[in-house]
Amino acid sequence: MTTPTTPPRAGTILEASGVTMRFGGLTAVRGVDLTVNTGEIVGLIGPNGAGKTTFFNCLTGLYVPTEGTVRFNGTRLSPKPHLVTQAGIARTFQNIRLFANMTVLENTLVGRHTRTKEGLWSALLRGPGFKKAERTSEERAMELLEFTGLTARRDHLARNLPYGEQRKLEIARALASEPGLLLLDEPTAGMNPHETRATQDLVLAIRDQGTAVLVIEHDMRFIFNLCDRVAVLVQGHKLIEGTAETVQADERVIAAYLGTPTEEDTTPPAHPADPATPPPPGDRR
Ligand SMILES: Nc1ncnc2c1ncn2[C@@H]1O[C@H](COP(=O)(O)OP(=O)(O)OP(=O)(O)O)[C@@H](O)[C@H]1O
Repeated sequence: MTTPTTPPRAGTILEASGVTMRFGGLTAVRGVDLTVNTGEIVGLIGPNGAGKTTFFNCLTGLYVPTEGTVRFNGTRLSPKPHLVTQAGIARTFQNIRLFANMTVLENTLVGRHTRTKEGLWSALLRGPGFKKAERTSEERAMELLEFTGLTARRDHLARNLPYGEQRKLEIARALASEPGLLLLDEPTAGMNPHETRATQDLVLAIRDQGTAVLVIEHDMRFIFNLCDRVAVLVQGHKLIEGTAETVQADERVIAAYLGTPTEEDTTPPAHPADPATPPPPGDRR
């Protein structure tokens, strides 16, 4: 982490400015600005390949953006995942990444490591400082298992949990680092409607406990029920951002998802043969 250079705007916890990510000739994310405020749940939606996960990876230090900056509480983040977690951003992954052969409790404890100060020697010698830290971590982990409804599973191996509970465990592990902002990448993928509703309630409870949430999801009902604001990415750029009502009513969003041309799209370009003419938002060549 570098020293703060800009005081945070009142209420703004995350501020991404002009984030661009290129992979060779492909621009996956183009100059995206996005803020998340304290106490907010913000949705990030867009068709497959729109750049949503790449944008998350830029926020969490997995990728170093080609251009742009990411600030958290006014501090520019170092693009290193462990420093981003330490700063207060935690995430889950589109493809579940648990330690399959560790128990539910052990997986949750792994998430605590950025919040414990005990070093390697203390852990090896199991001194009084280590034992106290271990007790505190275990108490906090148990609270999180209670919070996510996994208490009865504490000693089960992660790989033996049903899919929906594996997703919950990912959230419990992310919360163990005590984040100010939680990034969820498709938290309801593969869930049945009952599990999806439970996840919706869990995300609201996380927000109510003081952690802001930025969530990528393809389930529109989930997004529009839950989010204070929704941003739409199409072909790497932010098409629109607003309340659920504003976004749902926007013809360009409908076109981007359904591939239906809008009036603007049907107007012939000045130079139809010009390869630089951008394709319509719904075009996923
Ligand atoms: N590491 C990488 N190297 C090269 N191209 C990449 C890389 N990661 C992503 N891409 C490309 O960037 C574009 C955006 O991908 P990304 O996974 O961010 O989209 P997405 O909106 O999350 O899609 P989905 O909803 O399907 O998960 C895609 O064209 C993808 O193939």
